[in-house]
Amino acid sequence: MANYKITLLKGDGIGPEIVNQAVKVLDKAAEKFDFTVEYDEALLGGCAIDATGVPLPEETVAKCKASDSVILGAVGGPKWDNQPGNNRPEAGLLGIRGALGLFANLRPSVIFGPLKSASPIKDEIIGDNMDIMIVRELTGGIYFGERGRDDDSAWDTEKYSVAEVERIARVAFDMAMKRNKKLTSVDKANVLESSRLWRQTVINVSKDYPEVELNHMYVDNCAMQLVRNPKQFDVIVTSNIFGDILSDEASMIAGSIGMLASASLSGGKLGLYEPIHGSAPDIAGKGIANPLATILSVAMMLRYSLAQPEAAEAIEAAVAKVLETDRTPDIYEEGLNKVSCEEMGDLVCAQL
Ligand SMILES: NC(=O)C1=CN([C@@H]2O[C@H](COP(=O)(O)OP(=O)(O)OC[C@H]3O[C@@H](n4cnc5c(N)ncnc54)[C@H](O)[C@@H]3O)[C@@H](O)[C@H]2O)C=CC1
Ligand SMILES: CC(C)CC(=O)C(=O)O
Ligand SMILES: [Mg+2]
Repeated sequence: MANYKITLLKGDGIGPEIVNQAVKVLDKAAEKFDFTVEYDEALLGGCAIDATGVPLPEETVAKCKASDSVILGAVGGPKWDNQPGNNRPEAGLLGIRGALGLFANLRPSVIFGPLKSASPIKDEIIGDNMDIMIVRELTGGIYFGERGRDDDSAWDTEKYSVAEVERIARVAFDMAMKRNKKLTSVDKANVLESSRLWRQTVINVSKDYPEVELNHMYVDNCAMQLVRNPKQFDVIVTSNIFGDILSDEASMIAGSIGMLASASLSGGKLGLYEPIHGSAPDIAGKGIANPLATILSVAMMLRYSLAQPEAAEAIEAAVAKVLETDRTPDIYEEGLNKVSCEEMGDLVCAQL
């Protein structure tokens, strides 16, 4: 029987609440699909600063590296907003992504049928099966570039090498080949030199994928097109910062940021799985956070890192079924049952 070692980075704010639900669902899937899971917890973010003085203790990196996969809640919150930039909770998150070489971030924006009416976008614009895969470069660009500050100015640098763009472009083209063979590369090549290198490199890589229809779009237009006509997109490949922003926008088409899962991959088996949202300090501790983005991240982990596709599909099907009747407040609609974070976890387990 397969046994998997999973490191939990619960983090801050709603992180522990949502990860606890995801663990429950993973345990249920293990029972049903005949595998076992061993958990270890490690500190990341504000809770790590409180306990050790730094957002990413070395022990956390070592534990993650020694595991089959990592589940992360979220980090950050007002308590740590006055930390120096390189010691903020978010710096810990960037640090673990860098330390594990997680250069490819997959952020699927999928609408679950019952949620169509929860989306602020009109039904006819969303269509019947909106399914966009955002492939975000995760260990380069402005979040990792040289930064600094002097008396009256501050700077952050957007820098990409050909090799960095090539490897993320290949992930995106491979993904497009498995889907509808359509790839939109999003950049700001009308202004940024780094985007011009990005675009040229994507064009060069496209020669190895003649079956994929490639188009290019400026990021400002893409932000608008996502709302105007999301059906035009299959796979989107873009830089770290643009992917961060566009995926939050895409989440609302799917009904709520509490629904969007992600996989951060390195090319090897080890992956880090987290919701795309943050630590939501405004609702932390109230028991009302939507745990489905984290639960769906577990499904991605089962698919991409643990080779348990049936278990992944079963979790996704269970989520779809529960959404017909039960909703956390962020996706609540009149006439349905309003449930807490914990109840939502229990309902997905029961459905499984
Ligand atoms: N991956 C991570 O750990 C991330 C951490 N952050 C950090 O999180 C903190 C809060 O950042 P915000 O900009 O407020 O973004 P956020 O994503 O935490 O929250 C934005 C809004 O969405 C709501 N929301 C988020 N997740 C939800 C869920 N599961 N269920 C229901 N509602 C949900 C929140 O209540 C809030 O109104 C900051 O410290 C930020 O740096 C932000 C984004 C990603
Ligand atoms: C908090 C940042 C480091 C990242 C972020 O917003 C994200 O990855 O979605
Ligand atoms: Mg973000």
